[in-house]
Amino acid sequence: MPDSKQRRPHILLGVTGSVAAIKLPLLCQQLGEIGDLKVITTNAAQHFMTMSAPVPKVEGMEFLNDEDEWHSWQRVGDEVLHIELRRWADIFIIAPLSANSLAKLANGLADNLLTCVARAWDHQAANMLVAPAMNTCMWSGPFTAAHLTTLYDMGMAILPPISKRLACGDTGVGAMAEPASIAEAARALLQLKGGKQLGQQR
Ligand SMILES: CC(C)(CO)[C@@H](O)C(=O)NCCC(=O)N/C=C\S
Repeated sequence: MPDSKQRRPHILLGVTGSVAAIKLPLLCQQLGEIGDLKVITTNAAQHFMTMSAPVPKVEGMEFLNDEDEWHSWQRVGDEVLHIELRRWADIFIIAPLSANSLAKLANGLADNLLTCVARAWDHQAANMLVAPAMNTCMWSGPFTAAHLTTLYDMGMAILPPISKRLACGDTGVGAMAEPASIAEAARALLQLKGGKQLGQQR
């Protein structure tokens, strides 16, 4: 008998400052079909929000940024947003993951809401997925392999970029994986993890 308390999966989506952030509307639509969505945008990502189509109003979707962290915490005893988000999420997807945020994650920086959630993440749960997106010259540079190896060794799933015409006119590997592929990977991660009844408090 399915657990009457079963709920939709809780998907936490981090968006960083790659031009691929313009794909957010489609990504939100695809992930919104799978579960409830909370979207964390970095300040750099917000720059690209203005040039993308409006994000569809999807049931159970909420947008958060660094301001929300500071507004929600005034004194000791108040909730700490990045810890609440870590508790809420069943999976954590970062798409696109920019070269800069990749470097931050690989080195444990925690200088904004998104990296604070990542820094507090329980990697034993193996429920974190990143989709890097950057210029092909950045992708083939020496830092990328070193940083990705660090994330992989921590247990993160990595959805590699694809070869496409890039924002600067180059064609090559660096374009974010298609939103449909990211949604498919999210479903797979939830299935892997979802064996246990969702809705149990961790
Ligand atoms: C921008 C988009 C979504 C168009 O299809 C695709 O090229 C992409 O994911 N690019 C990300 C990498 C990139 O372009 N970086 C910036 C300078 S090259």
